[in-house]
Amino acid sequence: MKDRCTAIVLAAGQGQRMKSKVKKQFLSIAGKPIVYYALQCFEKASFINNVILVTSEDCVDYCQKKIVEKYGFRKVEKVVVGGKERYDSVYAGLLACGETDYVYIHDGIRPFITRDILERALDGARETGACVVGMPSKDTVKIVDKEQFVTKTPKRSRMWAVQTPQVFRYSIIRQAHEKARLGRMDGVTDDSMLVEKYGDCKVKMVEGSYENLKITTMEDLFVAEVILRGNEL
Ligand SMILES: Nc1ccn([C@@H]2O[C@H](COP(=O)(O)OP(=O)(O)OP(=O)(O)O)[C@@H](O)[C@H]2O)c(=O)n1
Ligand SMILES: C[C@](O)(CO)[C@H](O)COP(=O)(O)O
Repeated sequence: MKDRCTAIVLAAGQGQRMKSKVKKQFLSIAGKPIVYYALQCFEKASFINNVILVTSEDCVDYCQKKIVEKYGFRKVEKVVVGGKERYDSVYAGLLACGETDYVYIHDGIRPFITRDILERALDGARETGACVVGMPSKDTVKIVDKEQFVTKTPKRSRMWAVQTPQVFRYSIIRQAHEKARLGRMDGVTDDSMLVEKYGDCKVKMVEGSYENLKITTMEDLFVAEVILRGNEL
């Protein structure tokens, strides 16, 4: 039987670093809200069965009417309320998944995912149970102490900058979140970290793309416009 795959698309953040009036996930690039692009990629991928869109309480109606209905996203099964931190929103998404085999966890503010990336990530998760996408670091990376003095320069060839989607066997990521939630969660910035700590499987790294940027500040928005125009040429 074919595996069931669910995508959790996160759009419950406040976007404080963007400093815009509209929450960044709903700002437009090339006339469409940022979150549209990720949803569209999951919608078009035949191996994705359903999508859970996670947003803040004040944006549920907006997401339902102005995104899901307006653009006809038939795979978006539920729009659910997220939480204060990213990991709370992921957990809300996990609870809403229903029966599924694999779950993609994706930042709704990373619009440039492709079918290839989704496939590579699923293949990786099938191999071990957990897979993240990322790219080798182009910069040399330094570890610094609290006073900002350099303490170490790790070998660059082993440094990868991690992106989303991150794909997991559902039982593995659900259990990792549940175990982590019994303790302190500060400093948890992605889901793989929880599997690294609480899961009993290896996490596979596969290539995402250098275009798969996370729109965090205003400069990223300008870059995103340029990438999108380039892709349309
Ligand atoms: N409580 C939260 C926090 C973040 N996110 C989502 O997680 C992704 C990555 O988060 P980030 O870029 O940090 O977004 P924000 O938290 O919105 O940004 P900021 O930290 O600048 O406020 C985004 O899709 C964001 O909407 C979420 O669903 N719930
Ligand atoms: C999950 C993530 O996108 C991987 O790069 C990133 O860690 C999210 O970080 P943020 O602190 O929520 O911006």
